[in-house]
Amino acid sequence: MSKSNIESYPPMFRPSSADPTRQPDLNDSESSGAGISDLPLIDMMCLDIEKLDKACREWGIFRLENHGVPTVVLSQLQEHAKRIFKLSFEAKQSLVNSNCPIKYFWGTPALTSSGIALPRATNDALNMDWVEGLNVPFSQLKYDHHHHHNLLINDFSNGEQAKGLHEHTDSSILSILSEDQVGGLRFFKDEQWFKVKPNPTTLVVNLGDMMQVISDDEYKSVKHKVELNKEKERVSICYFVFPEENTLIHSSHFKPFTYNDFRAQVQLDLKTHGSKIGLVNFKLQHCQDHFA
Ligand SMILES: O=C(O)CCC(=O)C(=O)O
Ligand SMILES: [Fe+2]
Repeated sequence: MSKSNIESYPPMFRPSSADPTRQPDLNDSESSGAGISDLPLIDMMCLDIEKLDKACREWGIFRLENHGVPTVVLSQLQEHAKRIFKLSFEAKQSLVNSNCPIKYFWGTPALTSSGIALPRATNDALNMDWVEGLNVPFSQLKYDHHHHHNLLINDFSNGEQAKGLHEHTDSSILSILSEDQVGGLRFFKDEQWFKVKPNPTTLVVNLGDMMQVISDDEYKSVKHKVELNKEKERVSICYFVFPEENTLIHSSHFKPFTYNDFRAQVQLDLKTHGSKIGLVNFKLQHCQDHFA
């Protein structure tokens, strides 16, 4: 699948030229050098708590099967998302006006407290996250003010200079991902990058920073990134679960802080360093060696 109309790309992500004689490139999954590793498989219909605990301690990422979301619903979501991203850039921008809690972003999925994506400290295409998307902050939609959770619908452009999503950890408690067949998700374990094999019928769960804090560093907020396929556009749909914004989070390894404090610090990191520093900002002095 590829977006045929150049107007659908945000200006920064527009392919330089559409050369019909160009030979297909090796895609990133062949050229990146990352090994393939099957994720721990967790069966929701027949939950093995020990296996789940081990996956959270040693991997910070696992695959869910028998999760109860019909495959047809997942593929319809993907199709709807693809149809929206094919619209022109201007049409996508005007889809969501300033009163609408759903936001269209491109360049970085990091969010402000009102759910608007933040610009990075750079306007340099090479340092951009090459992703555009829609952010649906459920907590700001009328029917649910109690939980803090977001749906992010990401579209990764294909194209010769296409980059992807920089390595990062999620700020969430956990994140649940549905992806199409294209692939590109990588995670870091035992000092190496590994590829996640795409499987549109299962969901990938990764633990975020807040899970690492509330588990006193027992569970891992896994480092991950997205490498792009130069031939095929990719859509992923991520559901993020966050703590309540003003509740104080206690841990024996971190200073007490609220999720609002954490998010404000991430925004400052992005502005001043161009990338998130994250948990190390909150670590108590005597526990700093966890980050060594
Ligand atoms: O698209 C993916 O596979 C992951 C996206 C992601 O890491 C994010 O939105 O935080
Ligand atoms: Fe992520």
